[in-house]
Amino acid sequence: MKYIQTEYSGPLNGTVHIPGAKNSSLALLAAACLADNIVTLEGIPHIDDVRLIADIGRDIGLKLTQAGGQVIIDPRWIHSSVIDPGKASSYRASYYFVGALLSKFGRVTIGLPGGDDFVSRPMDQHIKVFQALGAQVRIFKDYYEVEAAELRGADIYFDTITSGATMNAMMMAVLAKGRTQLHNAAVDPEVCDTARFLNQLGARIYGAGTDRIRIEGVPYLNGGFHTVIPDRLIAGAFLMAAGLNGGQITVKDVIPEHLGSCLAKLEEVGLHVECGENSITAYGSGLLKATRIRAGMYPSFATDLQQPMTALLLQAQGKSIVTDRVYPKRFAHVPQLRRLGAEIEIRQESAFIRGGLPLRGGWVHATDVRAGICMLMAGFTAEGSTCITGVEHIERGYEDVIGSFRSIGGKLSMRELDAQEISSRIHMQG
Ligand SMILES: CC(=O)N[C@H]1[C@@H](OP(=O)(O)OP(=O)(O)OC[C@H]2O[C@@H](n3ccc(=O)[nH]c3=O)[C@H](O)[C@@H]2O)O[C@H](CO)[C@@H](O)[C@@H]1O
Ligand SMILES: C=C(OP(=O)(O)O)C(=O)O
Repeated sequence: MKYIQTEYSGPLNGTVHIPGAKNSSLALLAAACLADNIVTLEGIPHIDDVRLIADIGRDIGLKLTQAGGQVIIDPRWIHSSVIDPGKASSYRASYYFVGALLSKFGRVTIGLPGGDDFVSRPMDQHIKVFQALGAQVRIFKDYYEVEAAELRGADIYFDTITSGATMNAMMMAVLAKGRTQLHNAAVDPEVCDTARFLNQLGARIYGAGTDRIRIEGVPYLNGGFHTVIPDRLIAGAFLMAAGLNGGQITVKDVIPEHLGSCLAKLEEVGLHVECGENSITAYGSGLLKATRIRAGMYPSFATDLQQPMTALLLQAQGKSIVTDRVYPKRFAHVPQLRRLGAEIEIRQESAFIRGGLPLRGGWVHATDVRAGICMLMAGFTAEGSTCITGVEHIERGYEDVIGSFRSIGGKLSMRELDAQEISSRIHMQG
């Protein structure tokens, strides 16, 4: 079984090039199925979720080749819209295949979405979209089936702001007959990226980036070329790492505007931040102030950044509070951090962090990609060795976690031991 071992690393310094956004790429790769010709996507990251999509794609006849930094997708040979339930359930964004395949095939059979487990991740708003556009949905034990003889535009009022269902609705509506209007739509950069991509292929989507999106159905989409936006969540975590032990980190190939609320918080806690056109540098002074984080949908502080921020706040003297309004129970990293000596209490859906205490290494388990990054960062500040299991969760979202953190001075390595040996070491730690 693989695990990552980290050591106290002192100030982290250096430059990191940020790959394309996972959360955009997962949508764009599925959306490419809507085209009637070859699509080239630039900047798709080499991560496990993408490998899984490529595998699903190949099962249904999608021809996918990787050449340098580009993925070339030929959707003209898709012959099936029945997706292996096991594969679909191993990541979250498989539901985009429904939006992308239904108009062409009239029926999609697919496993229920998996992905990181934060207690509750409903998909009722996706179902609302499918039904509003004229589809019938049947849910079975481990898969569901969506069927529609014809898709017709509709007005959809989301009950809650969801980036996933907003992107799925855009995909489903581009080839539907007539006009679709999405009200209370998500305004995330990944929503805008997906709309830009589809428009590039000939779709008519207006208003992405506002809470009302209008889609005028078109009969078909062409092929085309698109560069995926940079991963703001990976960039945010690296910038936080600059504050851990008072270092200086530059992230390159980013869109600073996408990180507005994160950068404001970093300045609030005592980092100095400088933005260039496509780069951001964070300078840690070694002195951090406690703060209050309320994670929310874009442009609020991202839920995917509250875990690495927690690692940083453990270094800030005083009491910080983290509340996640998107996933109120997304605190699986907290009991793990306690194993390293952190004092964090969960009360009424908030984490109360007593910062400024020394951490000591130990065995911890990552249950999702961001929790894994949080522990890795905590490991750089802890005395002794920290060993992180659940590496597969980190690899869902990071293409070279060891190399990229090493390049800024992080002391970490990938190791392997048999599962029984690991469990006896964890047991010894208590
Ligand atoms: C693959 C992907 O892009 N994952 C991201 C995406 O997840 P995901 O697409 O699942 O998140 P959404 O933006 O859809 O969810 C936002 C909120 O809406 C709720 N909701 C969502 C769908 C639904 O049908 N019903 C419903 O109630 C969710 O429980 C959550 O409270 O956005 C999350 C919020 O920024 C990020 O943490 C994930 O990294
Ligand atoms: C929660 C995440 O991913 P997913 O939605 O794919 O589980 C994430 O990227 O932090």
